[in-house]
Amino acid sequence: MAGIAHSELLSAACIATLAADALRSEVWLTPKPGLVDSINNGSHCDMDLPLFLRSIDAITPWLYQFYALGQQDFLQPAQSMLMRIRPTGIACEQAMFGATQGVNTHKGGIFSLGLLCTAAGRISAHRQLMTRRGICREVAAMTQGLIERELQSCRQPVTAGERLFVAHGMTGARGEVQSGFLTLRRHVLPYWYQENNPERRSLNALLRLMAYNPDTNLVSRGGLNGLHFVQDYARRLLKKGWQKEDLQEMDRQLIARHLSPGGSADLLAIATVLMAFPP
Ligand SMILES: CC(C)(COP(=O)(O)OP(=O)(O)OC[C@H]1O[C@@H](n2cnc3c(N)ncnc32)[C@H](O)[C@@H]1O)[C@@H](O)C(=O)NCCC(=O)NCCS
Ligand SMILES: Nc1ncnc2c1ncn2[C@@H]1O[C@H](COP(=O)(O)OP(=O)(O)OP(=O)(O)O)[C@@H](O)[C@H]1O
Repeated sequence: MAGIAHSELLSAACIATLAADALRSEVWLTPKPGLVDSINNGSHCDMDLPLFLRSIDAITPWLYQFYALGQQDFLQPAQSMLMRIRPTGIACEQAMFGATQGVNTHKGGIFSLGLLCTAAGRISAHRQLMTRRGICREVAAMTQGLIERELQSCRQPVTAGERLFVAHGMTGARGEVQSGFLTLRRHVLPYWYQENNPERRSLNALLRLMAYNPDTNLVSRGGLNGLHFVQDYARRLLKKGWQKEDLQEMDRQLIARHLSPGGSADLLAIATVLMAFPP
């Protein structure tokens, strides 16, 4: 019994630590067009790197909680899990807002990583092998019907995501989790090892996300034109081959337009965690 408890503790530590590390690598990664990085604050006047690090410190204990909830409730139907973990998600958001004096540094990241850690907890409690496919499938199962429940039946849109669903049919972070991270599985994970250098690998993954992810952050700041500007720009760079100077220039262009691909930054952290597991 003690042995089982110890190994469970180890895997809980493993996935939650991977998730926190992925958030740290994401924010340090430089240059990231429009996003907060180690050189500048991108298109954000209320955030900087130290604020992100404080936010990650506040979020980290909750990542263990998500994993533990997944383990504890592993016999419950997958579809009931989001309702079970949401109070923890909201408490985690509050801890983040407390650490940042009300600035939204990681709302999207908490949502996606919270679900990922919960999925991992369930898989480990079922004594199944932890794979990328298995984690994505479990996240999709836990969020089945989410778009219908929270977006299609939304009468009075309040959040940016709800407004953009009504205006453009965009499903944002909810759509990505309900599809089991389809954008990642289709456009990012298969290309991960195209680059040998770990830093270029992450920057290339971010560029691929900016090229293909229907990021509601971009639309909420710059409309559909803003989204298309970033997608076309990223696709051109991927086609011609890119150097860091190209990303620095893209950063200047996005800052000039007040555009920030925050959803793609969140998905980069998810990709980093997923790639730690076998396919
Ligand atoms: C569902 C959430 C994201 C609501 O936000 P909103 O309605 O504004 O949705 P929206 O889709 O626009 O996304 C919010 C954030 O997600 C990220 N995001 C945007 N687009 C995408 C995308 N295509 N893919 C992934 N993430 C995205 C961005 O960081 C954005 O700021 C979430 O904040 C929420 O419900 N929070 C409560 C806490 C909770 O329930 N957590 C669940 C347990 S972890
Ligand atoms: N390095 C990063 N820089 C900026 N945003 C990031 C970064 N990493 C992740 N994000 C994501 O971007 C989101 C913040 O984007 P944004 O500031 O546009 O949202 P907002 O506060 O809802 O809107 P606004 O600032 O336009 O009022 C966070 O929820 C976070 O998950």
